[in-house]
This record gives sequence, C-alpha cells and structure tokens, in this order.
Amino acid sequence: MSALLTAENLSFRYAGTPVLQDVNVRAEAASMLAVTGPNGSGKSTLLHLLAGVEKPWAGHVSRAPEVRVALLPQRTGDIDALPLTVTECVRIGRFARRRLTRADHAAVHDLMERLEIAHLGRRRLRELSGGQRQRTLLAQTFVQEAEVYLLDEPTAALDTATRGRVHELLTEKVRGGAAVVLASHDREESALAGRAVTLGR
Ligand SMILES: Nc1ncnc2c1ncn2[C@@H]1O[C@H](COP(=O)(O)OP(=O)(O)OP(=O)(O)O)[C@@H](O)[C@H]1O
Repeated sequence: MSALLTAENLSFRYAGTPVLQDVNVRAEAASMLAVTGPNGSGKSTLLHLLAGVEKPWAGHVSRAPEVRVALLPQRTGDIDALPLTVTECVRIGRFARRRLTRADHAAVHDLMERLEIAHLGRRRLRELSGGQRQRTLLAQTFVQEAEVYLLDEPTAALDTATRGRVHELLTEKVRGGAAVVLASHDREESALAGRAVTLGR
C-alpha cells in the first residue's frame, strides 16, 4: 500500500505541557485510519499536525507536494460570524482550488443534496442548527478533491440517518483511492476503519 501522508515520531507540547509523544501515522491510499483515545488525549492536535496547521515539537510529517489534504476541524472558530450562506460556504471547498466551472457547481449541488442542505442554500451560517452547520462543513470538506481527508469527529452532531450518509460518503472516498483519517469517540464509527492509532491520556 502506498502512503499518501506519513508522520514519524511526532511529539507536541502546548506551552511546555506534553500532549503527544512519539506518534506514528501512515495514511495509505484507499484506506481508512481511525484516531481514538479519551477526551484530551490529543486527537485534534494530531489532525492539526497532519494538516500542517500546527508544527510538531519533534518528529516530522511528510507527503508528496501533489497530495492535497482536506481538514474538517472540530472547532471552526468564528466562521459563523462571516456573512456566508450555506451554498457559499460549500463552494469555498472548491473555489480554494480554482475558478468554478459548471462541473464544480454540479459537485457542490450534488453534495448539498446528499447531505440534505440543498433547501438551506440561501441561509446564513449563524441561522443553522448544530447538525445543519456540521452538514454544511462536511459538504465543504467532501467537495474538495483531496487525496487525504482528515476528519475530526465528523458525525458528533448528526442524527442517525445523516451519519449513515456520511459513512457512505467516506466509503466512496476510500473506494476512489483517498486516505481517510477519522478521529472519533464512537466505536462503531472507528470500526469502519481498517486500522487505528490509539492515543493515551
Ligand atoms: N490551544 C491550546 N493551548 C493549550 N492547550 C491546549 C490547546 N488545545 C488543546 N490543548 C490541550 O491539549 C490536550 C489535547 O487536546 P485535543 O483537543 O487535541 O484532544 P482530543 O483528544 O481531540 O480531545 P476531545 O476528545 O475532547 O476532542 C488537552 O489536554 C487540551 O486541554
């Protein structure tokens, strides 16, 4: 199996407090990897390091330059304060890469249909419920044509039917050759992955 992204002997500290110690990750093409561990064990921190949002204190993350990485963070800060509609937010996933074509708009629409947010397209983000907001951010993530998807608790705010849809989308991404790295508390969800990295407290 070819590794699209690898992390070797990663260690990380927040203001001197160790969070991760010697963690190794291989995100392989056409496979799903779960990141598990209790609250505060460093799952989000690990995804941020893999995405390059944080720099490791020791060790390194490597990937080929052509490998595109999409990150769905658990916390998205003040995005709700931006005057964006749902459709605009999903389009950003595509727009970040290039000027949008008709096929791009179709991909945006298809994901919005599949995640049942098409009817919310003109709403502002701050007018959404927690689950509707999560579906919007999932659509924004999945519409990116990435090789590696880093997903932090992607279904925590979702009802059972929508979780099933998200799991179908994950399976499709893997079948299409992507690597999915999924941080989750949910055992059933983690079990979708062939392998797991378990972090201690
Ligand atoms: N910006 C920060 N500054 C200082 N400490 C932080 C910061 N972000 C996280 N931490 C601490 O680092 C540790 C790991 O946090 P992280 O969010 O990575 O854990 P997690 O496994 O994703 O947790 P959860 O399951 O609760 O989402 C925690 O003890 C947390 O308090």
